[in-house]
Amino acid sequence: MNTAVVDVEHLSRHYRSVTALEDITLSLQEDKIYGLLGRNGAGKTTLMSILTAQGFASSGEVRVFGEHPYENERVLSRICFIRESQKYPDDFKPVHAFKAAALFYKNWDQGLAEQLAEEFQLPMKRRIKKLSRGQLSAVGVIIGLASRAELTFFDEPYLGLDAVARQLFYDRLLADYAEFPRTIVLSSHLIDEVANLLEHVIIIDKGRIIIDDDAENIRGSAVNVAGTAARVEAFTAGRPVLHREGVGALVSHTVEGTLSAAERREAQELGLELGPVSLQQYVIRKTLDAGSSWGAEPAADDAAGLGNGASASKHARTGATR
Ligand SMILES: Nc1ncnc2c1ncn2[C@@H]1O[C@H](COP(=O)(O)OP(=O)(O)OP(=O)(O)O)[C@@H](O)[C@H]1O
Repeated sequence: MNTAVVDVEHLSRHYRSVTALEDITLSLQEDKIYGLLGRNGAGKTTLMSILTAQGFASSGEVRVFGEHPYENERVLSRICFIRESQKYPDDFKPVHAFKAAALFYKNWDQGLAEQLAEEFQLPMKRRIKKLSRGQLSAVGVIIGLASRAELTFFDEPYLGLDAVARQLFYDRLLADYAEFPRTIVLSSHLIDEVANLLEHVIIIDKGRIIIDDDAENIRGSAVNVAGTAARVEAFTAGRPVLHREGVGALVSHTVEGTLSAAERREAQELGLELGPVSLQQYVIRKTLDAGSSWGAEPAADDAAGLGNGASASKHARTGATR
């Protein structure tokens, strides 16, 4: 039986006229990797900020390790929140940031931090404010991993990291998690890249949770049906179609739900092709607004049509406090 590390009930957060979170109820279990996914402005950072006591709820209940997190050292010392906007003192070098983390986190592994610094080719003695964007992200990623906090949040930790460095992050995260299980929440727009890491997926849309399920269940919860228009239409009639697209006489429908063996045979006899729906496609389909610019398939490394610029400016606005 799993133990809840986080329990949230009817949480809402309003900023004047903006509703950033609306009636969120969820729990995060011990020793699981969660994906917190959603479009720009969905409310992901707001939620993580409240769980880590860096932001306030307008209403609702938040418990972390069974207690209120606000100004609660017992709780906060067990949490690590890595976000892009992390601010460091002006004269800080990575070596200083790691020393500070070592003092704060009781499970800190200096050996791992040094190994990762080498692997990410991080200049340890250069001032953090002079680091490149990717190197700055590496500082956060290293602190997030080496802290081995029981509850670790990574809010889009990869900005500026190249593909090799991102893969290194995913590999080291999985390896370290296998050895030292803990609760990890990863917010990312690069959904296909992180899909294999995730055990459980929470999708937020316009401040509300629309999916909270094991990744395994989500993987099998929709199917792409492709073929000639008339046959696809006939086959998917009466089923929930999440998305339709077509090129000439050929069309493809994304249908929610699973198909029975008989339905699969029927599709085959009709000459239809059945294909899996990736987690990224699924998230896009579920959160796609009518008329939204998400209609087109996003570029591979900008998965959810994210604007890093928009995200960065938002982070600059909310600021970091730890
Ligand atoms: N300090 C603030 N004042 C006013 N509105 C805010 C503030 N912080 C966030 N918001 C708004 O709350 C909503 C949720 O923002 P949040 O940063 O949580 O989204 P997000 O899911 O993390 O987005 P992204 O993927 O772009 O990082 C957005 O509409 C945002 O504009």
